[in-house]
Amino acid sequence: MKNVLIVGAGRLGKGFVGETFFNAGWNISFLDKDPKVIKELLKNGNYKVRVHKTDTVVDNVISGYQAFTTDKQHSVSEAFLSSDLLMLPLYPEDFKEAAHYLGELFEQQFKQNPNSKKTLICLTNKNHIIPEITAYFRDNLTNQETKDWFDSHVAIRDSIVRRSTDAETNYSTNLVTTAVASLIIQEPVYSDFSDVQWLDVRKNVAMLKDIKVFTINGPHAATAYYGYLKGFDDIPTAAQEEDIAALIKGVHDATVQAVLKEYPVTRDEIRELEYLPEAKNEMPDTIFRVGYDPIRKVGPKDRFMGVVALCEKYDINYDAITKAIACAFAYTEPQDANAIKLQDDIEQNGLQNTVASHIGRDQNSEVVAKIVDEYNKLAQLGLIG
Ligand SMILES: NC(=O)c1ccc[n+]([C@@H]2O[C@H](COP(=O)([O-])OP(=O)(O)OC[C@H]3O[C@@H](n4cnc5c(N)ncnc54)[C@H](O)[C@@H]3O)[C@@H](O)[C@H]2O)c1
Ligand SMILES: O=P(O)(O)OC[C@@H](O)[C@@H](O)[C@H](O)[C@H](O)CO
Repeated sequence: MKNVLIVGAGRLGKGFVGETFFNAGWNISFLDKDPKVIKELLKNGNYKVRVHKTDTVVDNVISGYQAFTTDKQHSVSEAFLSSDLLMLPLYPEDFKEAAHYLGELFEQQFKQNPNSKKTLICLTNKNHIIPEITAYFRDNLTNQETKDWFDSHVAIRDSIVRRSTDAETNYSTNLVTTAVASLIIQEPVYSDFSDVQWLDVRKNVAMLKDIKVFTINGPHAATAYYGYLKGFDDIPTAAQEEDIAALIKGVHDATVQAVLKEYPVTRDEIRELEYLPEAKNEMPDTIFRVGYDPIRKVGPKDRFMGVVALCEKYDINYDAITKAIACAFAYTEPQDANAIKLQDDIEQNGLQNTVASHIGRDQNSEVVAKIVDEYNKLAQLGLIG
């Protein structure tokens, strides 16, 4: 049997990655830094995933896995050494710590089995971070010989996640997921996972990922932030409301125009990145998960500002995107640490300064003025409390 180690056993780790490898009959090991995640996984020895496919909804029970915390004694060691594939569904800011923890295990692998190879697949929505992630791993290797071995025996690859997976918390053992499109993985890889459904190795993943994050995640985040201000809790319900639907369309249309100008692709070619096939009984994804971490989402090259830069370059109207960004600056979800941090920044430094510093533009730039203006309009409508 083949072995996979899943680093990050939260929503995506359990609901997508674990479920998918379980269906293919692989040996699964989970590693998570949150002891609650591991305790819950081991409590009954199984967890449940409701899978929304295009034509049916299936309830699956996943069992027979191992699960480890990132403990000092590295209990995961044997599972790590026997897995030639590591899947890493982590937030971008978590890779440094994960690389630090795994460094010692790569040293062991080099000493015990220098001919073995490994593929690490990173599952995030942040693009162009593989060189940074690779550097985190190399920095944790003690000498040049191990680094040389690492360079020729370990492939760290990016991927494009085209599914939503939710649960009440990262440690929940009841998850929902949409299985309608594959995970697109950057080639080449050292591991053979051709027997696993939903994994698709391709060229040009950096370009395809920009297109997917801009066209899907931008409108998605706009739904979350405007939906929150209008009092909704879940994405499918918010997306039906007239004003929110108009904003989604505005963000999407500007984004598609910008993408078609910037990249050597046709409208037909981007369709699989721009829309996901509809799942049966659309899953009730939460505004909390989709809006999570507004600081990352309003950042200079992310789903909003990455597109604004292209709109400026090609003289495309981006008013809808500035309205979506204004909603992000008005997002006050108390359970989201970076939403609270944004509110503290606004209180201490004023709106204009805060917007400028987080989107990475000059205080007096046109885009900052537009966002401030949209924010004030939302306030006048009584949407900012
Ligand atoms: N859930 C989705 O639908 C979805 C879709 C597309 C992309 N993503 C991306 O997938 C990544 C994970 O999202 P999620 O929804 O599963 O988040 P999550 O919070 O549910 O799970 C992340 C897990 O990683 C663990 N973790 C953090 N640092 C770790 C470390 N150093 N070592 C081991 N474990 C560590 C956390 O404890 C947590 O359990 C994010 O980058 C997200 O943007 C998620
Ligand atoms: O994961 P994030 O925080 O970057 O973005 C939230 C959602 O937009 C995202 O997870 C989507 O559901 C997913 O990318 C769909 O394919």
